[in-house]
Amino acid sequence: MNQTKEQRILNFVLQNAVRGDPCSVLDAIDKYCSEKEWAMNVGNEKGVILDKTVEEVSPSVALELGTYCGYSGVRIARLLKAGARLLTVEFNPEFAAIAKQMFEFAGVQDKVRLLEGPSEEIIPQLKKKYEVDTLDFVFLDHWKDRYAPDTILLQECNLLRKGSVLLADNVIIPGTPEFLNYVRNNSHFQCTNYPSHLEYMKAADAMEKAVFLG
Ligand SMILES: C[C@H](C[C@H]1O[C@@H](n2cnc3c(N)ncnc32)[C@H](O)[C@@H]1O)NC(=O)c1cc(-c2ccc(F)cc2)cc(O)c1O
Ligand SMILES: [Mg+2]
Repeated sequence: MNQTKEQRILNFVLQNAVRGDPCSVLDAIDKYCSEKEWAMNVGNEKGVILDKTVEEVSPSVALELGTYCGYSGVRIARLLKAGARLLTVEFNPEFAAIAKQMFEFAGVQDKVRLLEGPSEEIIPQLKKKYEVDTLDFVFLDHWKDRYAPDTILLQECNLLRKGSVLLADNVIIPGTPEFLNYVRNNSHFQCTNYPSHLEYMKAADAMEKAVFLG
């Protein structure tokens, strides 16, 4: 049975990166996806914006929506302080299986917990089932029309606190107009836009940071 693109990406990492070295895993994925097959990882240019935001927030509890192959999960986990954890949500079982292996190879598996299922089901379970009090950082990178409803759901579930930071990928391409309208016209959020480019391409993209003001 021929391999999927995601399996080819994982195999390239297993053969070209260094076990236990998250940066070599990121470099291998970026090399494969810029030279061989495009894939929807946040990539190295927007990845630096993600890094800076994670370092600024220094989260104890971080949530990622849309794990895919685990690239941004590795990117976030490698920067987490001792004892901090990343919960990452993915509803496609094939992608979840790839991401789990990616986390293990990178050596970040003790900091990352992959929750399989749709975000709309997982978010309401975070407090009771996953022992979350509030979230310090949320990276939104899942279906683009889920960003707004899930931001509302996070508030309804009392998962945001004064200062919680949301960072959204793809606010230009594929685009998240409903989310941008929601957070930019909401007095409970302080927004900042970070222009960049679509991963591995010249097309313009951007990330949006939305700080919850309580
Ligand atoms: C949505 C995907 C990322 C992953 O999210 C999981 N997912 C979804 N909805 C849910 C949920 N509700 N709960 C849990 N997981 C969930 C899925 O299975 C994918 O693995 N990301 C994208 O589609 C994406 C697309 C592009 C892109 C840009 C230009 C083009 F010409 C074509 C594509 C760029 C990007 O940077 C992306 O991030
Ligand atoms: Mg994305």
